[in-house]
Amino acid sequence: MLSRDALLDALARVAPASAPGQNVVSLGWVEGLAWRAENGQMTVNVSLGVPPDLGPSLEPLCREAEAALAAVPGVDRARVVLTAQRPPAAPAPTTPRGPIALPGIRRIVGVASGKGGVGKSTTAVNLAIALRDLGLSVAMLDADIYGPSLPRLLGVAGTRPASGSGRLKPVVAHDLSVMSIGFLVPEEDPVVWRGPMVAGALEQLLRDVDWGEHDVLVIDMPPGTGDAHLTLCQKVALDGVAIVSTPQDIALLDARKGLAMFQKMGVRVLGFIENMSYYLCPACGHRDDIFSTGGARRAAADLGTPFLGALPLDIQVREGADAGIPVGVSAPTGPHAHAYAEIARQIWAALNGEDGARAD
Ligand SMILES: Nc1ncnc2c1ncn2[C@@H]1O[C@H](COP(=O)(O)OP(=O)(O)OP(=O)(O)O)[C@@H](O)[C@H]1O
Repeated sequence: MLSRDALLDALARVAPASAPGQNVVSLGWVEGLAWRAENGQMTVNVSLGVPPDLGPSLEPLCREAEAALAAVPGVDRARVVLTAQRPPAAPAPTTPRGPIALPGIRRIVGVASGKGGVGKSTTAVNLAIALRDLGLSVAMLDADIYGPSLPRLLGVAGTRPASGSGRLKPVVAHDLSVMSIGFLVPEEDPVVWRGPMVAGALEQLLRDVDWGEHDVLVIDMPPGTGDAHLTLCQKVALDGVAIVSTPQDIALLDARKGLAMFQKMGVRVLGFIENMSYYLCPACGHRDDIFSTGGARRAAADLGTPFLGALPLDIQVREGADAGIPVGVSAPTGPHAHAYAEIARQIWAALNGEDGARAD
C-alpha cells in the first residue's frame, strides 16, 4: 500500500545544488502530492513550489524527483511540475475575504459563461481534473442551482452526501470533493426557486458543508448574469474567474457582458477560454476552424483581458461528459488533457500572483 511517507522519503533524497545539505522536503518545496491509478498504472503527481528565480534551472531536478518517485514500490509513473513559490506574506492557508469564510480553502476560482450551452461545466470539470493532476487538492461547487450538472459530469448522479455533526460531507469523485444541489434534490424535479431562495441555497451549500482542506475550490457558476452571481461575488472571496465562450459572435457578446459584470463587482477576471474553438479530425488529425476560430482571443485582446487558451470541439470530450468520466481522466496523456493542463497551469499561476498581474 502506497503511503505519503514513502513518497516523501523518496523526495527527501532529491537535493538541489543551490542548497547544500537540504532536500526538496526539508526546504518545504513539496506543495502538492497525490497518487491514483490511471489506466491501471499507479501515477504520482507532485508540484514543487520553488523560488521563482530558480525555476528554469530546476528542470533536471524535476526529472530526478520523478525517477526517485518511480523507484518507490507500487509506483508506475511519476509526474513532477514546478510552480513558482508564493510570496511568504500570502495569507495561506485560509481565504479571509468575503462574509462566508471557508477556512481550509486556499484559493477560489469561478468558471463562468455569458450564456448557457457553451460548455462551461464540461470545461470546469476538466480544469478541476487538470488542477488535480498538478498535484493540488481540489474541491468543486456546482453553483448552478437551476440546472446542476456536476453529479452527471462526474459520474456520481444519485449519490447522497453523508452528513456528520450537522454538516454535509462533499461527495468524492475522481479525487475531487464535490457539492451540488443535484445531490439533494431529485434530478427530475425542476427547481423553481425565486432569487432569494437561490441565494439561500447557495449559501447553505457553502456554509453547511464540511469542505476540509483544499488548495483550490473550483466553482461552476450558472450561465449568464443573475442572482447567484451577485451572491457569489458579494459573499465568497473569489480569487478570480475564467470566462468560457465559443468563438461565435453572439456568445462573445454575452461573454463581454459577463466580463463587465465581474469587473463591476470587483472580481478579477483571469481571462477568456475559447471552447469548441476548432475541430480536430480524429482520423487524420486535420484541423478545421469551423466557427472562424480566434474570436475569444481577439475579444480578450480588445478588452485587455488575458486569453487562457482554446479547446477543440471533440466527440471524446462530449462522450466523457455523458459517461461521467472526464476526458482528462480517461485519456490523461492525450491532447485534450494537455490543452486543459496548459490552461489550468495559467490559472493556478494567476491565482498565486505569479503572472505579474495585480489582483483587483
Ligand atoms: N469541447 C467540447 N467538445 C465537444 N462537446 C463539448 C465540448 N464542451 C462541451 N461539450 C458538450 O456541449 C454540451 C454543453 O456542455 P455543458 O453542459 O458543459 O455546457 P454549459 O455551458 O455548462 O451549459 P449550461 O450553462 O446550460 O449548464 C454538452 O453536451 C457537452 O458534452
